[in-house]
Amino acid sequence: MMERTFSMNNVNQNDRIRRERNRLKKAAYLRFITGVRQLSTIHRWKNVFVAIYLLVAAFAWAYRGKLLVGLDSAFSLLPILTIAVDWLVALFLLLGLLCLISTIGTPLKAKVFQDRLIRAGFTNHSHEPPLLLAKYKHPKNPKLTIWEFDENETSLSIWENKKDNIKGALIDTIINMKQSKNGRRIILCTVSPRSMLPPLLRWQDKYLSKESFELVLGESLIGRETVNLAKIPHILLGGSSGSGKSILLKLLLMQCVEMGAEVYIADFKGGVDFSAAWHKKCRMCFDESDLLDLLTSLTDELQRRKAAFREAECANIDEYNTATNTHLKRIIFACDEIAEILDKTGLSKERKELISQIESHLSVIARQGRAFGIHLIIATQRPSADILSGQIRSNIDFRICGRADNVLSQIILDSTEAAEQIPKDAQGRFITNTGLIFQSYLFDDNEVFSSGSRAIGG
Ligand SMILES: Nc1ncnc2c1ncn2[C@@H]1O[C@H](COP(=O)(O)OP(=O)(O)OP(=O)(O)O)[C@@H](O)[C@H]1O
Repeated sequence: MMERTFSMNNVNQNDRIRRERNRLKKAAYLRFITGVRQLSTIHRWKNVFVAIYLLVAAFAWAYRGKLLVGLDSAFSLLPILTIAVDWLVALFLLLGLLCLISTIGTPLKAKVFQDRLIRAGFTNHSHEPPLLLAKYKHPKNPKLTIWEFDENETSLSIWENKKDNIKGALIDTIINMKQSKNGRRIILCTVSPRSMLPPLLRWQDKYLSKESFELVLGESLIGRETVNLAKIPHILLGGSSGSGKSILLKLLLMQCVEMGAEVYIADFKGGVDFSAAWHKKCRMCFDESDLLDLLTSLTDELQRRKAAFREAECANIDEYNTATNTHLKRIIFACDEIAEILDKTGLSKERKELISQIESHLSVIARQGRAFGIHLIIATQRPSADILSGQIRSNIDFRICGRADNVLSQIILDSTEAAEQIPKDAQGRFITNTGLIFQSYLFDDNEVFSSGSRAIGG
């Protein structure tokens, strides 16, 4: 029995030694490869070290004969010794170069971060932490740090699920996580929690994007945050009262008008949210039957466009406009509080029926609007899952949430990130469903519309 236990222990021990040896071999190989990458792309200036080394190596090679001084007389008859010394020096210098490149491929404190990852419980099935291959400042934004890890036989989804453990180990906020093209590295972009977004950023006309229907929202730590309606057709905006949704919604709608879209706004608060200037630029809608008529005409338009695009063999509005030399406008339907419209609690049967029809039109636009240039930008602060039907929500790819409680954050983003990451007193601070936090531009519609210098729309 004891003998069996002893031999089992031996097998385990051997297995562990073999695994450790393989791990070290892999680490040495990865360090060398990373060193070469650092020299060729990331940190070209480190070639200075290689240049100095090569100079010293050339000097050592030139004077290698001196190594034999003193031995000359005794071994002068042995030319083989000279050849051996040549080989040894060459080997030594080559090894030195390999070590230098591997050292360049080893980030400072790599071991410290790996130990922290072990303590945070982020290891693979063999309890090994990922190897930190490179750590450097983002070339365009020094506030950001890029970390490159080997994928460590761990899929990107597991990295994403363990984001909090990793964040704790790196003591940085993770902004972005992706896999390298060859799939062998996981690349994280992080920012120090000390780097702060400013609490107030004012909108300036020069921020208006030159790219068609690219709407500007604000600034994140990695730059200007935008969404292109040609690629991501609908937007869902959430946040508790006073979080800054209405101002952000107006900022987006102002840009849509500016870019020549037809904008329709459902405002069931009696026109108080949108001043008279908006009424001139956009088609307003103040009650349910008016809204049903409007949405019916929009879905009819969608069907008309569908038939026309099919006939012209065009896949989307941009292709159609180019191919037929027409100028079909993009259409935006916006609503500041969708729950005001879709909440059926306590309503009569007829009104419930009316709301169901409104909802079904919104679903059609959410599902099919993309290609035909008909978009939804809707906002809500009401944390109730049954108000926004799954059909509408699941077809809205771009979702942003300001400060919110867990329930609202979950409804908008499918996670509690807004509740956790947006401070309770923040205004105009939002997080996207991809986890990016940004400060929206503060936009004063009174100023914009009253200024004669700027004519919104046509
Ligand atoms: N981007 C911003 N930067 C700084 N402050 C902002 C920003 N957006 C809004 N605020 C401030 O927050 C206040 C509330 O904004 P807003 O009316 O848009 O909130 P809301 O979420 O729509 O609230 P409600 O749903 O109650 O209307 C504004 O009066 C403004 O002072």
